[in-house]
Amino acid sequence: MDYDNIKEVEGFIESIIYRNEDNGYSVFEIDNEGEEITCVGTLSYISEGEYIVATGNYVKHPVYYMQFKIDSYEFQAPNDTASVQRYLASGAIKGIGEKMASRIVKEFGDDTFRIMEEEPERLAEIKGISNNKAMEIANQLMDKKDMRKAMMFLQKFGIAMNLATKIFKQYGNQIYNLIETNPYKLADDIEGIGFKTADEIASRVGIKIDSDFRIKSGISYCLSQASLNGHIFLPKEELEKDVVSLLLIDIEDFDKYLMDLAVDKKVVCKTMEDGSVNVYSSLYYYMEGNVAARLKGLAQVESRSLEEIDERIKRIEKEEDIELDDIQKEGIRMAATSGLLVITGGPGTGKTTTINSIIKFFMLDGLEIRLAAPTGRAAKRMTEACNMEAQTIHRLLEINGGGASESNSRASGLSMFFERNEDNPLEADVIIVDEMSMVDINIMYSLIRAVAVGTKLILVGDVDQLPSVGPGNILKDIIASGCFPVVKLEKIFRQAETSEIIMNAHKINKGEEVVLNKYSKDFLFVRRNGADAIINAMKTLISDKLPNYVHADISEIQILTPSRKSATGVDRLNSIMQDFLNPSTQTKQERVHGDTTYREGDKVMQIKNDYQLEWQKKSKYGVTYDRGTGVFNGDTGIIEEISQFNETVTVRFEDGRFVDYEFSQLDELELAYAITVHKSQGSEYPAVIIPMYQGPRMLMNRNILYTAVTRARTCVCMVGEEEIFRQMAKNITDTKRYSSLDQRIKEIMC
Ligand SMILES: Nc1ncnc2c1ncn2[C@@H]1O[C@H](COP(=O)(O)OP(=O)(O)OP(=O)(O)O)[C@@H](O)[C@H]1O
Repeated sequence: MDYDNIKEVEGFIESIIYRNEDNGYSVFEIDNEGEEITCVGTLSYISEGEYIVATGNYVKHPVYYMQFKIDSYEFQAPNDTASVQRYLASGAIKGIGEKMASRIVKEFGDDTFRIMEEEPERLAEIKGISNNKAMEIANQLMDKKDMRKAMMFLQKFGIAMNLATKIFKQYGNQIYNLIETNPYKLADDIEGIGFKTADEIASRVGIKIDSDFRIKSGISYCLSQASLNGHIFLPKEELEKDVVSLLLIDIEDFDKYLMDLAVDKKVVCKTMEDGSVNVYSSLYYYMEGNVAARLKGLAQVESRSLEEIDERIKRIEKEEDIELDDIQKEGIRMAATSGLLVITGGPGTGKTTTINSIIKFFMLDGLEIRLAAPTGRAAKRMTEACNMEAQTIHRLLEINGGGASESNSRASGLSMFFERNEDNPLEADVIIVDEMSMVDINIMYSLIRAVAVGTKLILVGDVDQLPSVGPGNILKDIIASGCFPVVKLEKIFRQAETSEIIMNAHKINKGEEVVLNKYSKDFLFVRRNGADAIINAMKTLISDKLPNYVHADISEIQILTPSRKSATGVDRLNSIMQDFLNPSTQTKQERVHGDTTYREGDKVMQIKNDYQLEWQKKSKYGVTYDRGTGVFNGDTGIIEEISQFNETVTVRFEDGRFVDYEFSQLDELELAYAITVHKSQGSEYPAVIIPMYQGPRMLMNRNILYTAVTRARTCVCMVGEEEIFRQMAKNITDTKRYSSLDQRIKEIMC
C-alpha cells in the first residue's frame, strides 16, 4: 500500500485500544470497508460505533507497525442504510442490538436518522419498541450529540477530557449559560477545576474582573490555599490582602462579600473578644467544633482506688525490671482514671516506656487495646517498640476505598471513606495514637467520630516536631487548651554517652549550643563548602562509610533535606544519587514520566494517599498469599520491575507489599534517595544524612533541624557549612499557623 499518499481515512470505530482521559490521547481501530486501520490521535470524544472521517498521515511504529496519525477529524452521522444499521447495531445506543437495528432500518430506510432525531415517537411503530423505549433511544441520541458539542466547546478553554465529561454530566446543556454568566461555579462544584481555571475561562468569555462571582470565588480560593499552608482560618485583614493580591482589584466592601458567603454557608466569620474577625471555611469551622465537643465527651473521670493502681504499677515495675520515674507513674494513674489523656515529650524521654506500662496495666484489666499512628512507617515503629500490632489510623478506621479521591474526601472530612464512625464505632476499650504531631484536622475528625464515649483515648506525641502537613495544630491546641490531663515527660533517660543524637536534639530544641565535630560516635558533622563538595561527601558516606558503620543496607540510609528546589534540594539530589547509586545499564528497564526517569532498582516513595491502589504480598516463590488496597503517602520501596509490554512499574514496598503502577499512575511516585524533612515525619532510619547548605529561609529553621535530627536511630551525619547549622538552630520564626481548637475546647469546657 502506498502509505505516503494516504492523507484521509474513514470508517467505524471498531474498538478503542487505549484512551487517556486526561488529555484525550487515543489509540483505536476503525473498520474501513473490511480493512482495519489503527489510528492514534487526540480526540475530545470517542465512542465505539461512531463513524469518523480523519485527516493525517501514516507513521511507522516500532512495534505496532503502520498507524494513521490523526491531525483533524469529524464524526459523521451515518448516511446510508448499511451505515445506519451498523451504527445502531454497534452498541452505541443502549437497548438496540443487531436484530432491532435491522428492523428499524428496514422500516425507515435512509430516513432512519432523521426520524430518530426529529420524530422519535415513530420508533414505537417498530415491533418490540414501546413508546417509552422510543423516547429513551431518542434521548440517548440527543445526549450523544449534546455531549460531543459540549466537549468541543469546553476544549476551547483547555479543559482536559475527563474534566469536560464531568462538567457535562453535572450541568448538561446548562454549561453554555453557566460559562457565560458564572464560570466560577465550576470551581465550587467540580473537583479538579480550581479558581485559576475558572478565572481563565471567565476572562475569555469577558466576565468583568470585579464581578461579584469572581470576588466571592477568590475569597473561597484564598481560604482553601490557606488550608494548604496548614491554616484552619485566616484573620479577616490577612484574607482581604490575599484576595486583593490574587484578583488585582480594589474591593470596596469586603464585608458584604463575606456576608454573602456566610449566608450561603460557605464561610463562618467569628468575632473575637478584641473585635477582630477570623474567617473560616465552614468545613473546618464545624470540624473544629465537632472535634472539641467529642473530646469533651471522652474526657470522663473514672473513680478508681489509687492504692490498687499503685500496687499494680509496682507489679509492672517488678515484672519489667524497671523503676518508673514519678511522672511516668503519674501518667499511668492518669491513664487509669481519665477517658482522655495526652502524653508528650521529646526523644528519649520515656514515652514508649510509659505507653508500654500503660498497655500492661490495662492488659491486667483484660481490656481490648488498639494502637495506631498516622503513617505506615510510624505504625511499624510503634509495633516494634510496643511489641504489639499498631495500625495506620486509616486502617484502624477501616478504610473502604469509596471510589473517590483524597481531595474529594477532604470536602467531607474523609469520613465517607471509613467504615468506622459514630454509627459503627471502634470496638476497643483503649485506643493509643502515637505521632500525634502529624495528625491534621481531617484525620482527627474522622478518628474522634469513631471513638465511642467510654473508650479511653490516649494521644502521644512530641509537640516540637514539625506540625502536620494538613491543616490544624491538633496536639499543640489540645495541650494549650489546658482542659485535659497532660503528662509532660521532660527527663532524658537515654544518657549522653550513649546517644549524642538525643542530647543534641534536646539542645537544638532549647536553643543551646551544640558542639559539632566529626569524631562523635553518632552525631557527625563533616565540613564542606559549596553544594558540589557537599554532595560528593554525601556520596562517599552513603555508599562507603555508613552502611558498615550502622549495619544497614544503602537503601535504609536516608538523605533528608529541607527544600525541594535548592542546589541541595530533593530534586537535584535525587537525580545525582540515582545516577550514582543506580546508574542506567542495558539490562535495567526505564520509564520516563514528566521530568523523572524511573529505573528498575530505584528507591521510590508514594506521595499521596491512594485508597484504591491494589497490593499483593507474595511468598518467595512468587505465590500471592495476601492482597488488599491502599498505599499511603510516605510508603517507600524499590522498583522491582518495569514492564514495557504491560505498561506497568512494579514496586516492592518495605513491608513486602507489591504494587503495580500503570504508567499513567506514576504521578503518585517520586524518587526517594533524598526526601524532604517534612516527608520524613514519623519515620526513623538507622542513619540520616543532612546537607547543610543555604535554602529558602522559611525552611531553614529550628523545627526542621530538630525533626531531621530526631529521625536517626544510630547516626546523624550532617555535611556542609557550620554556619548554616547555627542559623537553622537559631531561626525560630515558626511560620504562624492559624488554628483555634484550643479556643473551641475552652468555649465548651469552661
Ligand atoms: N524510668 C526509666 N528508667 C530507666 N530507663 C528508662 C526509664 N524510662 C525510659 N527509659 C529508657 O530510656 C530510653 C528512652 O525511652 P523511650 O524509648 O521510652 O523514650 P521515647 O520518648 O519513646 O523515645 P523516642 O521518642 O526517641 O522513641 C529507653 O532506653 C528506655 O529503656
